[in-house]
Amino acid sequence: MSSAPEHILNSVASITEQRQLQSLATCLIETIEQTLGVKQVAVINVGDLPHFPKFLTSTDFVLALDNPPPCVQRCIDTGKNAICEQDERCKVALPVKMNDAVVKVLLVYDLDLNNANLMMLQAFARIYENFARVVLDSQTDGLTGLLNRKAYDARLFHLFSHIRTETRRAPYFWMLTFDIDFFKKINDTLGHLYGDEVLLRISRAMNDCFSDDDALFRFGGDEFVVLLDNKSQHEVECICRKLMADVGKVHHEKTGPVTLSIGITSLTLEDNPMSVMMKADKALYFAKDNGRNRWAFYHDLFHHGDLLPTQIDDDIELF
Ligand SMILES: Nc1nc2c(ncn2[C@@H]2O[C@H](COP(=O)(O)OP(=O)(O)OP(=O)(O)O)[C@@H](O)[C@H]2O)c(=O)[nH]1
Repeated sequence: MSSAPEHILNSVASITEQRQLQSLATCLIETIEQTLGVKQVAVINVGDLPHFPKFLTSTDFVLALDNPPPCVQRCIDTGKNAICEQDERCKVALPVKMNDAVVKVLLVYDLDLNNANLMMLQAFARIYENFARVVLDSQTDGLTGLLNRKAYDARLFHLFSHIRTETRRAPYFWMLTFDIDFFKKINDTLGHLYGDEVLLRISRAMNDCFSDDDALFRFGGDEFVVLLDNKSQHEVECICRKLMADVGKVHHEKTGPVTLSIGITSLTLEDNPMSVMMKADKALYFAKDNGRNRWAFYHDLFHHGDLLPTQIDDDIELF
């Protein structure tokens, strides 16, 4: 533990080096541990905050989220620091806000309750709050609030860097890529503002259909990508059916219901970021060429002889 000014400055610098929300929260926890000499730190999401890790703690710190200390709820209710005192050591909960709402609580156990420590903690919480907003803005699409292409590149790069261990746990088992059918006609007939509204409604349907563990991207234009957490093919089909039904509720008499074409591929150990996208795209084009308003699984098409194998040179520099 050290509170020397140069150590504190280095800690702040390391927080601002982070470009991912997950590593940013991890860095905040490590900084607090090292600077204040505590071992039990948690960053807890309040409500359904998309894109942020739901819950992160110090290594070996087990916190029962269904029974948090009372200071957490007090902090959420008041939007201010809340302290549970135990002798001269304490638990303290600090709010992290966005647009004036508490979106996270920083919880620190066993802190020496003195002004300097509290001020330091508060400063770290503010630095995290400010920088999380910058990272979030850089990763999300302004219209839909989904993750953007830049975040997709980073997520896929990270995923394939850890593919051997990750695939065993199958955190992202499927990639779905989908595209609105005849979106140009919607724009041309009803105007770009209506087109934007359609994109927004699709992003809402996506948020309803997919789980918090899935990563939802607007890839660009009217194309969306989802990295889907471990699911069976049947479950993926059920999700696609629901998504298409929800999107179909966006209906205009001049253009009819909005429909999607969806290409789906599973992620395997043999894949790389380019091959997986090409497989999903091939399945998407197949769905487009065969009537639209449908989904297609790459491996089904391949096994039925509808598609030739996708060959990608592993040496290609991708991102
Ligand atoms: N309203 C709106 N339109 C956009 C945006 N980005 C791209 N587009 C439009 O999306 C349309 C994309 O059309 P395409 O996907 O090429 O073709 P399509 O009409 O959807 O036909 P298929 O994909 O073959 O079914 C173009 O008209 C673009 O101008 C956006 O942010 N807002």
